[in-house]
Amino acid sequence: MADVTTLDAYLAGWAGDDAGRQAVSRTVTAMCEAGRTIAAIVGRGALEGEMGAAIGGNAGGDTQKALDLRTHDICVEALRAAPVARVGSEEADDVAILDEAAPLALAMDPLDGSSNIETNVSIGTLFGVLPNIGEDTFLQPGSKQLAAGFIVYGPATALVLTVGAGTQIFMLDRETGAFVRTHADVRIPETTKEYAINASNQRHWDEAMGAYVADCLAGKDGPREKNFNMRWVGSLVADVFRILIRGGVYLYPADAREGYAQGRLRLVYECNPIAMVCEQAGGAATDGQTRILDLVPSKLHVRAPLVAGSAEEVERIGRYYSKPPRQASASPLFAKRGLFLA
Ligand SMILES: O=P(O)(O)OC[C@H]1O[C@](O)(COP(=O)(O)O)[C@@H](O)[C@@H]1O
Ligand SMILES: [Mg+2]
Ligand SMILES: [Mg+2]
Repeated sequence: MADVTTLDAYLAGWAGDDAGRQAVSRTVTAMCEAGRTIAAIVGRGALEGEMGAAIGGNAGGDTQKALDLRTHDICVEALRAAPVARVGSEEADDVAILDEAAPLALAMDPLDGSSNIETNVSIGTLFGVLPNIGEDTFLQPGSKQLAAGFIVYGPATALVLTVGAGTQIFMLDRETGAFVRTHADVRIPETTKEYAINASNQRHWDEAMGAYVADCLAGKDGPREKNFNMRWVGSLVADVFRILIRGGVYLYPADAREGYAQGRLRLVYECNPIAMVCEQAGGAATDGQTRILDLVPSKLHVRAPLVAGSAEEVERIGRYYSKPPRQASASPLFAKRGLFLA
């Protein structure tokens, strides 16, 4: 391997003598300390006991599993060593105040992909670093993030990170404990033939998403004139990691089910980190029409629809949403619709 840049070296080089950047670096480092601990736990699987046991409910109404709470505690403990004033977590109704005078705040989903815990499928941790501006800290749009990323606990433990200077991928070297950069300045392919969506919700989608997926399914005989592949891991971190490597779009639209009027994912600690990582890799992320990083959260746990990944595909999906639904209907008139949306 030619590139042997460790995470520490990368952050030190980026931060230099800048005190603000050094604070961000220490915060990212703390999350990676937590990630190393969590990777070891996840790597032991069922030997660790029932990590997937349901033990409560969070502010979003989701069932909390044992590992959700354990990872939350591990991350908060690690962040005590960082210049972090407040932590907003999927697994805590209220913001935790660590040191009011500290310059930064951290939004996190300590365990992403909870439904996959006991199935030995990749899961992860998402985080976004924000300036601490007091009580309204987590109501800042994602464009204010100073750094963002996620860790995937998969066959390899991988860190995806952006400090606003491109998107970098590091792998955890289990022998040395160091995160080592393996992919510098990742670029998401602009075009794709692959999408990711939970197709079991199809009957609940809005017309725009229904029409988009229908056009993909029509393959080379439809308006797209090419065959599409579909992949859905069911862990946002794993699906987006694949998209960073080979392109694609991740889709979690709003739908008609109760509680899904704004989709499933949480804006502040799921959509925003993913959006910054994707944009910094040349991709895009919207709620269908509006750039995710421009959305102003109404509260810490607010949800948002997510369309993220290959830039051209995200932009194309935006056209299904911006055209009047009748014209983007799921009628079998592929040729007509294709002319309209191509
Ligand atoms: O079960 P569904 O509806 O397919 O949703 C899966 C999505 O929900 C999530 O699990 C939500 O994250 P949490 O596991 O942190 O709640 C994503 O990782 C995943 O992409
Ligand atoms: Mg999640
Ligand atoms: Mg979670």
